[in-house]
Amino acid sequence: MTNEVIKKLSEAALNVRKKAYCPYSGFAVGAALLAKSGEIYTGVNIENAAFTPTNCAERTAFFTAIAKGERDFVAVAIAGGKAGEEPEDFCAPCGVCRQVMREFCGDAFVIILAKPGEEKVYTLKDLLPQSFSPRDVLGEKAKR
Ligand SMILES: O=c1ccn([C@H]2C[C@H](O)[C@@H](CO)O2)c(=O)[nH]1
Ligand SMILES: [Zn+2]
Repeated sequence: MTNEVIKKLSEAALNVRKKAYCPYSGFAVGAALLAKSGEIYTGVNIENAAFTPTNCAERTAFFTAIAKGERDFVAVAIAGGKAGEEPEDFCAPCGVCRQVMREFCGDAFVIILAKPGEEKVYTLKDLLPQSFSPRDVLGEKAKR
């Protein structure tokens, strides 16, 4: 993963974050997902008055990409913090989103935590060790 790609994805996550729908938490998150095709899919968190239907930014980006026919991914950048301000801290993906990533990505998938001018880079294996994957259910015929 080049520094240029890391910066490009981070900027896309910071930028789309401004479109988050988060009236209840006031915590805005943006995600930018790079598919193996080269296409970048963005997502924001979308909250709901009933709370539980809330969708995280990461899953919004993944589900958008999947609906476009993508199945293979390289990296995701995530930026989150108080709505209306630039993020002060890094925002790590929640456990549900990590599991959704595992459905479509292997251990080497790159997860970039972004704030203005600074990034931390991890792999999915770093953030979801000893994972439960499609192979555990489908056996060898599973892609991952
Ligand atoms: O990695 C994260 C963490 C939280 N959220 C959202 C869910 C909720 O709308 C708000 C506060 O948890 O932030 C994300 O989208 N991604
Ligand atoms: Zn999540």
